[in-house]
Amino acid sequence: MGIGRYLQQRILSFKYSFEGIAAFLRTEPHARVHAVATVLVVAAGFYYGLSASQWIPILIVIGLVWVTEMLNTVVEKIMDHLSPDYHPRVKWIKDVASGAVLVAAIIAAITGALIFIPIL
Ligand SMILES: Nc1ncnc2c1ncn2[C@@H]1O[C@H](COP(=O)(O)OP(=O)(O)OP(=O)(O)O)[C@@H](O)[C@H]1O
Repeated sequence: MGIGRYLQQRILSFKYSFEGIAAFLRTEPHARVHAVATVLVVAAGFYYGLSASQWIPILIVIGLVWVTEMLNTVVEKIMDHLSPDYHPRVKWIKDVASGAVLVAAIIAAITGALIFIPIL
């Protein structure tokens, strides 16, 4: 594959990835909740003038919550597509995927509390 064609493919992959983010935001009510929470936390971060060492954990946990929520949504969609009927194995898969979001949310809440409570 020539370099031009390779770059063209990479640009196309980015385009599809952005389409995925847009589809997630457009179709999932959870995504809008995360978007509002992200805007509020980032606004609070600017308002209270967080340092770089405070921003880094905040940005990491924001990313952790977005990534787990997006992958959890993908797992739900895959299972609904492949196995629309009730099945205990589907329950296990969906519950564990949703548990991953909860783990991320708890870590994010603790991180936010450790950084913002002393400032407030
Ligand atoms: N096909 C199925 N077989 C067995 N259990 C299921 C099935 N579909 C859903 N469940 C159960 O219902 C729960 C919620 O699944 P659902 O796909 O409705 O996700 P949701 O309500 O959008 O969840 P979330 O709030 O995590 O996005 C699952 O965690 C699982 O316990």
